[in-house]
Amino acid sequence: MQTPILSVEHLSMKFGGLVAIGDLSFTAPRGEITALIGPNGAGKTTVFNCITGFYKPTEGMITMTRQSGEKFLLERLPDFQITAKAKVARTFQNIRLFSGMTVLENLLVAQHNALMRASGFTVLGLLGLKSYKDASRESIEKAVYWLEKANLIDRADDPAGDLSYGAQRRLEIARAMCTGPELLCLDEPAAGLNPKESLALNELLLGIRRDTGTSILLIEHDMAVVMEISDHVVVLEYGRKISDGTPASVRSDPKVIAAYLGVDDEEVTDALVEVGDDHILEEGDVAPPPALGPSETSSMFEGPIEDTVEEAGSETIVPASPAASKAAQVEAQTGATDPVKPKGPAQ
Ligand SMILES: Nc1ncnc2c1ncn2[C@@H]1O[C@H](COP(=O)(O)OP(=O)(O)OP(=O)(O)O)[C@@H](O)[C@H]1O
Repeated sequence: MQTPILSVEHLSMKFGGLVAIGDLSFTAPRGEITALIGPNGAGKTTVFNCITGFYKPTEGMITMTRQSGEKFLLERLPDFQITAKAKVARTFQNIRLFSGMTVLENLLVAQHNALMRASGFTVLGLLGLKSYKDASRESIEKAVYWLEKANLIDRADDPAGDLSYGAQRRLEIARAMCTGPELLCLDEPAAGLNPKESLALNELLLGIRRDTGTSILLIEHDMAVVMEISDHVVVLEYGRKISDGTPASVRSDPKVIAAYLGVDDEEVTDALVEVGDDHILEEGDVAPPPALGPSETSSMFEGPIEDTVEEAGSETIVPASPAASKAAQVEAQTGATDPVKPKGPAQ
């Protein structure tokens, strides 16, 4: 079996007394698309920030194993080396393009480091070195390749800020790909996209996996995207893993459904649609599954709201959200002993 490209072990991240991530372990298989999902505030972006060096985790180990076999402990690397050496690239929840530059220029800027290396970091190198001229030609070829893949070649000379939202998302991904990553981390790439743009995004991501073998780690709320393109899904709730497996196994996991239903009554329909199981609504209206409800009047959609304040040593841990863990409630009701036992990634 291949070594996973990314291995997160016992990761914890505290902000003062708030535990954003608590003892989280999961792996991202090489060459696959892994989705990290969970309700708002579950800690997904914090995990990304730990992987990409924006935060130094309080505890834990994040190992990136490159195709060559070289290993990098990401929590120990300065963030610029995470891209340059460990070959991890990321996009952000909010689009961060150079909106006044053209679409092509955005892709060339991403390759600035390689170009400067080829110039020997000298003006003479910029003007005369063959290595610079070769690198310059290659960077343009690479940019054109990714513009075609992202279906943006016709817009190459337009300012990036003039593109539609969906096209800007694809440009961000193309820009990240120009850095030659082995692991591409995407923070909510489908946010704000219309169905047509979502489809174009899916095609781009599936094409990246198929044509380059790049592994993708994806935070996404759009379950249509997650279910369509992911090979493996990891579900977080309050900074802890509650499910881990294939899209199909995660989608039918009662703990996941319960976690997504930790919302106000009027949002239940949206949550069910989001988790991709709107037919559960009808089942829930009729009767709760016997295994999940201690009595006929109980429902997995209801239950006492418990506090999530715990004591860790002398520190008071404050809740990340006022609601109790719905997954924990289901666990208690079903008598499960290990709510986070991985079911194993898709083969
Ligand atoms: N820099 C920070 N300082 C303090 N608290 C933080 C910081 N970053 C995140 N948090 C808290 O950590 C928890 C997890 O936040 P995070 O943004 O990782 O969740 P998320 O799952 O990505 O949410 P969303 O889906 O809404 O983007 C939240 O309670 C958040 O307020």
